[in-house]
Amino acid sequence: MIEVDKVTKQYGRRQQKVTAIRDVTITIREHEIFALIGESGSGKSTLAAMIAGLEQPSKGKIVWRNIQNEPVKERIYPRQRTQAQMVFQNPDRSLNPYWDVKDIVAEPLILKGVSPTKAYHHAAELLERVHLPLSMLARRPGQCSGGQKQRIAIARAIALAPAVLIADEITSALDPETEQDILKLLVALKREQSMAILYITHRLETISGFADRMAVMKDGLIVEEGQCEQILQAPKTDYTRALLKACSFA
Ligand SMILES: Nc1ncnc2c1ncn2[C@@H]1O[C@H](COP(=O)(O)OP(=O)(O)OP(=O)(O)O)[C@@H](O)[C@H]1O
Repeated sequence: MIEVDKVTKQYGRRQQKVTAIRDVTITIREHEIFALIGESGSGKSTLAAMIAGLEQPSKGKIVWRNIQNEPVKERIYPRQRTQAQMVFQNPDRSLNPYWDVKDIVAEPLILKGVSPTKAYHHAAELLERVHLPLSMLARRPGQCSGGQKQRIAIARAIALAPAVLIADEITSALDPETEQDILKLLVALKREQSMAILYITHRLETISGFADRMAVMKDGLIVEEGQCEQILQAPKTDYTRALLKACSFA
């Protein structure tokens, strides 16, 4: 569905040039959970931003269902901005603290031209889909727990039925039990919404039994890619072995 083809991303100019992604080629298939693993600074978020159309590759291309990634500036609603939705580690930075949950979840629908009545009705359905009580619609983010805020961010992200949900370290700040609940929710949503999920994490222990396929990144390069369980059981590179060794389950 999404083909990242020999993509390089550089930031800055001349002496200050940083190469965040080097010649990366991966494919994300329809309806799969694809985990992107790697330590801090390995380039995971940069790759995600390019897939979402928020950044453009310096070299190479990203092809969406055979349609090439278009520069964001050229359209008000570029294809990737609705087909790919992102959820980040810190929901406090993406949820407006002065808005009720119903306005937060309904906003993408209203911006797309859905009438407020229909949008609020759909917001209630979305809240049910992420297993939150309807009483939460009238709350503000500050009155919700960290796990509830991530569910609200997920509800808003799936409002426009994206083809891919990009989850960037979304469980890193949660306790292990809440983290497991969110992972179960993502598996259910993948099925119900027929969408792919790009799940970014530096914590390998979260992906066993959850992700279908995975890629391991180091210094902007993909060092290993394949079926998740296969890599976890028989990693081919020293780097992946070291990541596994550092995990609690290894
Ligand atoms: N806007 C930017 N300008 C300059 N350099 C950047 C920019 N964004 C990222 N980088 C650099 O690109 C490299 C990859 O960063 P990126 O955020 O993609 O890594 P990451 O694997 O997502 O890390 P983390 O897990 O800490 O978020 C890093 O060296 C980072 O400093």
